[in-house]
Amino acid sequence: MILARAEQVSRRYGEVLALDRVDLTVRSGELVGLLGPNGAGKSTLINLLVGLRRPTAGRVELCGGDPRDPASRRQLGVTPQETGLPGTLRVGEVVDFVSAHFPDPVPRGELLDRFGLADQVRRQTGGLSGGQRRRLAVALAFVGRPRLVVLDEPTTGLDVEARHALWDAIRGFHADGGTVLLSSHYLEEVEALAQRVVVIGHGRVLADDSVAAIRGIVGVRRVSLVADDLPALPGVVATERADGRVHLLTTDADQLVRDLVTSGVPFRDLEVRPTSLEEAFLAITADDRPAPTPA
Ligand SMILES: Nc1ncnc2c1ncn2[C@@H]1O[C@H](COP(=O)(O)OP(=O)(O)OP(=O)(O)O)[C@@H](O)[C@H]1O
Repeated sequence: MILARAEQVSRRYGEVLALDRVDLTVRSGELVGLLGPNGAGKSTLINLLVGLRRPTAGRVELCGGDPRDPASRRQLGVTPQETGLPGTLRVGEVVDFVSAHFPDPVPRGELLDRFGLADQVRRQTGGLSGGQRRRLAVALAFVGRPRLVVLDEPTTGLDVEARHALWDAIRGFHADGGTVLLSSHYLEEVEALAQRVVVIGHGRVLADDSVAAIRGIVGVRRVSLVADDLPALPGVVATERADGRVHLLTTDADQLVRDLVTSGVPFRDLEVRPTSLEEAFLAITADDRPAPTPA
């Protein structure tokens, strides 16, 4: 069953074309990561899917209906990128207030426990740390036992421990049959959580596939070595120098090694390894850079 769908969706803000004929389908039981750099259009797409904004063109569907119809949103839990919590209310009161909107909410203690906030139940939200506030905002998306949870950059501002705790909560929800769409620019987050990755850049879907397939499509390998000066080598998509090593990203590692040897340049400690999703992502979005404006 399809829980969220965008068909040829475009969204314009004045001169800015934030989304350009985007297609996206989220099926029941999936955990989909929406990955893209700043300004790629992730939040815009999420806001259209959850009914906060209307597309300029194209069609969006949520739980089989129009996202702007409250009936379609009944089985939806959302945490937008920016959330405000009433500072004088206690954590427990905020949870109770949101719970009251749902017929069968997750019990307060269970929810707070799941999100590592059990000790904070009597604290006013205004006194929470930024990370605790973010965790509470994310927890609230799960109160009503939704079928679909949409999280816009859920772990921004969290330290490593809090991020991992949140990942566990998201994984737990998914393991129990829940469906998740989450945006992130933390590549490791998408790699750690998602089965499917939709890469967005400049308002367009650049790739939509499994994490492994995305790496495969790009097929970039990392060739790293110790060398002083290297000549320009064909097929290198990016070069970095770190920790006394040179790292070359290439789509043809075999040819690069041959070229290195025939160039006669001295090098040592050669390593060839597959790329991380991050490297694949850089390669995909690098192809998508807008052409420079003529002077
Ligand atoms: N309300 C708005 N008015 C005008 N332009 C907007 C508005 N919202 C977004 N934009 C523009 O649309 C484009 C896409 O923005 P969006 O927030 O969807 O990207 P994003 O991928 O979520 O970015 P980030 O990772 O920085 O949150 C950007 O160029 C942004 O400046």
